[in-house]
Amino acid sequence: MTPTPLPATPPAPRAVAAVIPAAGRGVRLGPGAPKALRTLGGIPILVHAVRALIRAREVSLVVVVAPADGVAEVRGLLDTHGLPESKQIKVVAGGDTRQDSVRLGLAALPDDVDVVLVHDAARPLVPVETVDAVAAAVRAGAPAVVPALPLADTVKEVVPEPGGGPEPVVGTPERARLRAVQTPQGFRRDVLAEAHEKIASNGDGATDDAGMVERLGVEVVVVPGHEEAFKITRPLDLVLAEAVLARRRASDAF
Ligand SMILES: Nc1ccn([C@@H]2O[C@H](COP(=O)(O)OP(=O)(O)OP(=O)(O)O)[C@@H](O)[C@H]2O)c(=O)n1
Ligand SMILES: C[C@](O)(CO)[C@H](O)COP(=O)(O)O
Repeated sequence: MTPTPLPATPPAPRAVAAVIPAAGRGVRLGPGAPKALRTLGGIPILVHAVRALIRAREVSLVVVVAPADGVAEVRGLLDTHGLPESKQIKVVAGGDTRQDSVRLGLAALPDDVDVVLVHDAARPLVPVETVDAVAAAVRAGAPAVVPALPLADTVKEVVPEPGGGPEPVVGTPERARLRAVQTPQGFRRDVLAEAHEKIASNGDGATDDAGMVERLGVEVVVVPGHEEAFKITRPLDLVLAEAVLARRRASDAF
């Protein structure tokens, strides 16, 4: 008699974690508390960002990277804002640059995590659909995924003039081929860890995580971003964020 084949062992479930760098000062926003701790609609920007990521069904753990002198304050803040207990939230100390902070967040991930979403605390209004789309693209096999939008402005490449004088234009890249990149950026954990080990440790910075992965020679793909995933960088961004949040709250009230 032919033996009945045993069922194939199902693949181990892969955990998806989010790392939220929130250790920046927010110098471009002007004087005040660290940017992530300032409020938007009466709630700290960081709390909005954490809520946005834990709303994604697949995200089981969020690592918040807090200002090094503000870990206890951030832990307290998150504890008082009634976040769901079904999702684990860790708080670790950040570093001097965004890159350092992301690396410190990665170091806090448990072994079973193999998909990582890195999301700026400074993008508190990212819709859950954008988070889900990035996670789904990584799960579908892409090693690195970034949400991005086409540009409305024409872009010039210049020779920077730090003194503020006129800057000679050296080129006009074809706008249709350019994208403005947002977060969360999603990665296979091993790919992101290698990028941080090999690229960042050489002092070869990049302004986003995907930039480091590109330098490894690994393909990065773009999925549609969202207008409301903009980064709060300057005071006017905060005005826009307040308006977007007020509109959301008004429509939720109906
Ligand atoms: N040492 C740093 C610097 C930045 N960030 C985080 O990286 C994200 C994107 O950075 P950005 O918007 O540039 O924030 P800041 O560095 O705070 O802004 P600024 O350059 O105006 O000081 C933010 O969520 C910020 O908290 C971080 O975790 N650690
Ligand atoms: C990661 C990022 O938000 C993608 O647009 C951006 O590069 C962060 O840049 P910043 O220099 O920290 O503002």
